[in-house]
Amino acid sequence: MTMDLFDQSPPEPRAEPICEGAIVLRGLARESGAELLAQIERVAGQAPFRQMQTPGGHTMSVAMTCCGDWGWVTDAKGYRYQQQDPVSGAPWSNMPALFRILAADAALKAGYAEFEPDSCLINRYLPGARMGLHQDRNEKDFDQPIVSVSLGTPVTFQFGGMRRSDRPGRVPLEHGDVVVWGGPARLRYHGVLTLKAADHPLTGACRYNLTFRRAR
Ligand SMILES: O=C(O)CCC(=O)C(=O)O
Ligand SMILES: [Fe+2]
Repeated sequence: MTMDLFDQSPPEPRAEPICEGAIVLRGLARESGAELLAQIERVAGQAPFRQMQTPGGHTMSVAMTCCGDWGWVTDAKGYRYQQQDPVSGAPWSNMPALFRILAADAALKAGYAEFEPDSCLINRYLPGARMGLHQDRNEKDFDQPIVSVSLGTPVTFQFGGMRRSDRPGRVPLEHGDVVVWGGPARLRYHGVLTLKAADHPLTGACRYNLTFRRAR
């Protein structure tokens, strides 16, 4: 009999189903956290984080930037994807290979093969920031899943039903956790509760979230 006492390979991340079509892959991005954060800094060097306006005229508490072919933006004219940063007029920077590989790997582990995101929205939350319940529905093809990577301080993710009024479940998310939803869960309402003050060795008081999508 052989024992695995000396096996140094990292354990498989725990997979926790939320509902049919949605799953949390605990710690899947933990090992690459520092490199992901370095890439976020590079992207933000070209397209700085900004707090955008909702169509209703409110300033979002979350600051955002994007990379990939298509960036998600919002202003008085509405929510949409576009190929240029509205602040600079320049194209968004390329999606780092590490981002693409992580997103495809997470999707595959969740049962969605051949996910090739063309958009990465990078959300930055400071204490007090939140994201209300919403559906991700500005994409062309709802057969493509969403991959959502949490970095930095912990937060409570809300995952609800097909109607805004459906009472959402609460999923605590930590640095390196990845949530994937698609199929029957693709249009479920979701959001995050107000970020609490905390200190993370890699991000200080910040939480970052990478949302990978196939926009077109
Ligand atoms: O920050 C999160 O975990 C969720 C972000 C989100 O739902 C979005 O960007 O559409
Ligand atoms: Fe979302």
